[in-house]
Amino acid sequence: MNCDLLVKKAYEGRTNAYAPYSNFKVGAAVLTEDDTIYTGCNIENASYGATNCAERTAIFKAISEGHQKIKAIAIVGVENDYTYPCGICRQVIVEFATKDIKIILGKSPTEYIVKTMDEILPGAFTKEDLKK
Ligand SMILES: O=c1ccn([C@H]2C[C@H](O)[C@@H](CO)O2)c(=O)[nH]1
Ligand SMILES: [Zn+2]
Repeated sequence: MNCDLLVKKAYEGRTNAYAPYSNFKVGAAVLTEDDTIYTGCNIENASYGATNCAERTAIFKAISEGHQKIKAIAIVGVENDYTYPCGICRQVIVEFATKDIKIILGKSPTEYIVKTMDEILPGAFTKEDLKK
């Protein structure tokens, strides 16, 4: 898996961020199981609660194009530090994640760290819990 490429794609997504209220621009890129990449950006709204995060924009693009398994997601936000996904996005990521998904947090186009799903959402509630 090419983490560098996915981080670069996340930065590309970030260029389209619509964040006039927070001025906090975020980009994301997901890699589907069949190696297709979808990018996303945050999309804010005058009615603040209608805002969509970059991660969910990218994931929903993948899902709506028929790709339901994601093996990596790169996220880039604030400059020179890591931006972690919010709680809602962590829940959406786990819904469509492969078991060994890589959560890649970039702080520059060449610097990133890689986290596991269990590290960012321990004890996740998933579809398996609904079978109990
Ligand atoms: O991981 C994150 C964190 C925040 N945001 C967006 C939502 C909102 O537009 C702005 C400030 O919270 O950043 C994301 O897109 N992803
Ligand atoms: Zn979010």
